[in-house]
Amino acid sequence: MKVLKFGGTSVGSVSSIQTLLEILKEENSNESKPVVVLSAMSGITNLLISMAEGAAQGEEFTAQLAELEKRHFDVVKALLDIQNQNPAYTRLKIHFNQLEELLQGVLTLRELTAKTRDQIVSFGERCSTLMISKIAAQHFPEALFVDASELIKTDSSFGQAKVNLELTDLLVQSFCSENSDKLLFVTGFIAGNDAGQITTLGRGGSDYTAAILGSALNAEEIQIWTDVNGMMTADPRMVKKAFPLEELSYTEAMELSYFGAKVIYPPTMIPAFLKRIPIVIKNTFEPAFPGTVIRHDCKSSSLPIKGISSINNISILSLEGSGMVGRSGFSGRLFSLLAREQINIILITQSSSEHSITFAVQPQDVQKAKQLIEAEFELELLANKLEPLVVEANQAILAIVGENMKQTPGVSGKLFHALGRNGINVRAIAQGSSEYNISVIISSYDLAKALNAVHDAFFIELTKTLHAFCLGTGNIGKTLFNQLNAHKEYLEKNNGIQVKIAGISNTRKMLFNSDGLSLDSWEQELADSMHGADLAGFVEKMKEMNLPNCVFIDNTASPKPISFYEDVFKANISVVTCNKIGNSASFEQYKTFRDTARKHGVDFFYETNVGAGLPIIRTLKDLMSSGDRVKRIEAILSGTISFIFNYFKGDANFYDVVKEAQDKGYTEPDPRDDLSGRDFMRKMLILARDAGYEMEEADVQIDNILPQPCLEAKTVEDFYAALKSEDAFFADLKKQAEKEKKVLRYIGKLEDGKASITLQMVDESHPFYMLSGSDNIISFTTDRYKDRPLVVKGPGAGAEVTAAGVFADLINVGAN
Ligand SMILES: NC(=O)c1ccc[n+]([C@@H]2O[C@H](COP(=O)([O-])OP(=O)(O)OC[C@H]3O[C@@H](n4cnc5c(N)ncnc54)[C@H](O)[C@@H]3O)[C@@H](O)[C@H]2O)c1
Ligand SMILES: N[C@@H](CCO)C(=O)O
Ligand code: NA
Repeated sequence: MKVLKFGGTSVGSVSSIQTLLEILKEENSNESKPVVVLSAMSGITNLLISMAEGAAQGEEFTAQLAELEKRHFDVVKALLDIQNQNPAYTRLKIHFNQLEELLQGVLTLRELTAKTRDQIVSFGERCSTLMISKIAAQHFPEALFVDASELIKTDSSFGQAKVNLELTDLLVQSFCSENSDKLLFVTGFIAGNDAGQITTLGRGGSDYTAAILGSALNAEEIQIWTDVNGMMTADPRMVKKAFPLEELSYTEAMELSYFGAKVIYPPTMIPAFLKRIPIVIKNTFEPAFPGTVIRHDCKSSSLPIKGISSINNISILSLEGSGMVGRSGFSGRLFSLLAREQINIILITQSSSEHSITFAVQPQDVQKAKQLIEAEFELELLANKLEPLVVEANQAILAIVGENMKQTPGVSGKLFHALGRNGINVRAIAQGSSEYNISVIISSYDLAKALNAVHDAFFIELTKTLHAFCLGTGNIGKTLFNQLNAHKEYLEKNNGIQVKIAGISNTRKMLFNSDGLSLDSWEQELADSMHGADLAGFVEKMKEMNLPNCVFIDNTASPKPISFYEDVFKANISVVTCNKIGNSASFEQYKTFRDTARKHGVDFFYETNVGAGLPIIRTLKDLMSSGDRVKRIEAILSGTISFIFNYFKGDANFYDVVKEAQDKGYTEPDPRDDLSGRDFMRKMLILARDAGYEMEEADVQIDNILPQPCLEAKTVEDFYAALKSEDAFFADLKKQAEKEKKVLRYIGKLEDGKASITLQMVDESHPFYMLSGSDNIISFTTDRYKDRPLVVKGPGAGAEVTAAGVFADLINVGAN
């Protein structure tokens, strides 16, 4: 047989009671009759307590009592046939009258004893169970109402009575065998002492009733019907991706419930655990969902953890000093002192030097604990053998739970990597020696971020979420959003990565959304945003949002964001950028970026700084980190100038070709940056630095390809005008090259720590002769690639290839 327990929400409304009846139709048969345990209707227990406590303060309770009556009578009216209604009203009314008398007594005496309180709250279960047994009798004539105070016997600790299990087992067994043909509806939560007075079972009471009955009757299963789909992998209010677990061992269920996951109160599991009776958690509001089974023999699972539990807002107390070193009995004194005063210790850690003990308690216990400790250890404190007690509020515990971690190395590594990478400081650590759980204490402020980061790290079959904050919505920024939009399904399916754009800014507006901005309508939403652009405010808000797996993307051509990079790294946020200004400013800054990123365990990716999406930075990094040495680099790295020389042929005039390069999106926002050689210089400088040379801008020798008036132009407009009027200059260059059957090439070179960019005319024997479009080419001659260089070639400018490079960098951040 089975025990079916229905919680408050499952008996709380007409429709949930109808579902309950449907469930019973499935479970009830002549061969096997379940025992049904019921809670009070949702909200009724609290209402009873508030009436009782109010009455003790002299407050009237008539209105609340009327509300309580109405909740029950409404159900009777809706679910009982008309001829059965009156007898039910009468039986319920008798209860309400008794309740009123009791409350009246409390009001008169202005006194609420624990005994009276238990009696008052018992009306919740007694009324709901009586009412539902009457409703059920219309479908199951063998339905019988059972008052558990006759069967479950306890001592007289009202409010939290201790069950006499031997006697209870006997009473339950004999009652049930006498009534084996009946469908029993038993009041949850309540019990009775030997004087026949009502007691209650404390927290999680109705679950406990179900476990006691299940154990006494050797039930094949205990079903707990509630309003969620089972035990979840994490608190779903904080982790949107949390999902219900199929199966758990008792130990795992207890560990998970200990900190949070309040689906079931752990001690209620003990009777079921001792008899190895499976507990199934089911959802009354989705009865077809399989729910969670808690059982002895779980199927083997490949997951190292089952879930993450957490408890927010606790305080930690630390005691430190030489007074406790090697002193047996010190912690005994400390903890028995706290236990005597009923202060619950949530977690304890002790340093191996025995120099300090840290433990966690509920905030309401802090003052009392502090006073007790200061009194108990007064002498040690006076003698400076103990430092004054340190109290830290606003802390949280996060614990990963699972029996598999016992056999799996790397579980704690994964936990701490996820926390560390997200900049979450771990204040203290505890691992049960059973290896079923690893608990960490962190700041409450970081709890949601930590839960999500750790959930992403362990449940890898789900997608990992990256939160991107993007500066710049121009050529590259816009193209990146289009690519992300077009590719999002593939990315989730094949890379397990979901990118949420949590913030966008251009020079006019900014916009934020921790759930991710729409990639279809971001442009309109940004234009409509109330927030004017403010770079410092953008970075501040990004930090404040404190989201896990965060990436800052700089798709501007502005020097302004650069000054924030260091700050961003310090907030444990990775940076991806196509903006070259940061890496090509002072060497000191170049170095600071790398040191800071490394120190904070985050990434700094800038593949598109050189050759757009072509794998140049990555290739150089691989060469360097595998111990190769760069002897020489020769390269064409201006996509714009490459395009110009590839099309500046025959009748073409220079001005038109430059305009076309700009129209095609190859140039910098200001094309003078390309034509002046400045953009190329930046790339050479970045390459030289990545190749290990401590170089500054002035160390790169540049051949100027522009005549003086073009260089002096004050605006882009003037610049184009100057290009037009200098047409003869460029036509001459072209003519000369064509006469010699050569092509113009703007070539960068790094050799022996010297960097230069020169304008050359090369013939067809030169490896850089054959290029087209915006092609870049780079050849690395190294210790290992010395006879023939390593060459990378392809389109080196343009929005699509650049955005694709930024995209790839972003995904690489996600992969770490
Ligand atoms: N075009 C290419 O082929 C290519 C290749 C590699 C790298 N890049 C780099 O890409 C970057 C962007 O180029 P683009 O063509 O998209 O430029 P763009 O002018 O089209 O867009 C720049 C964007 O940055 C925004 N912006 C500028 N300053 C800002 C600030 N302080 N705060 C917030 N937003 C700001 C602007 O509002 C604009 O939305 C440049 O650094 C460029 O060097 C371009
Ligand atoms: N303006 C740049 C874009 C690529 O960095 C170029 O022409 O090469
Ligand atoms: Na590149």
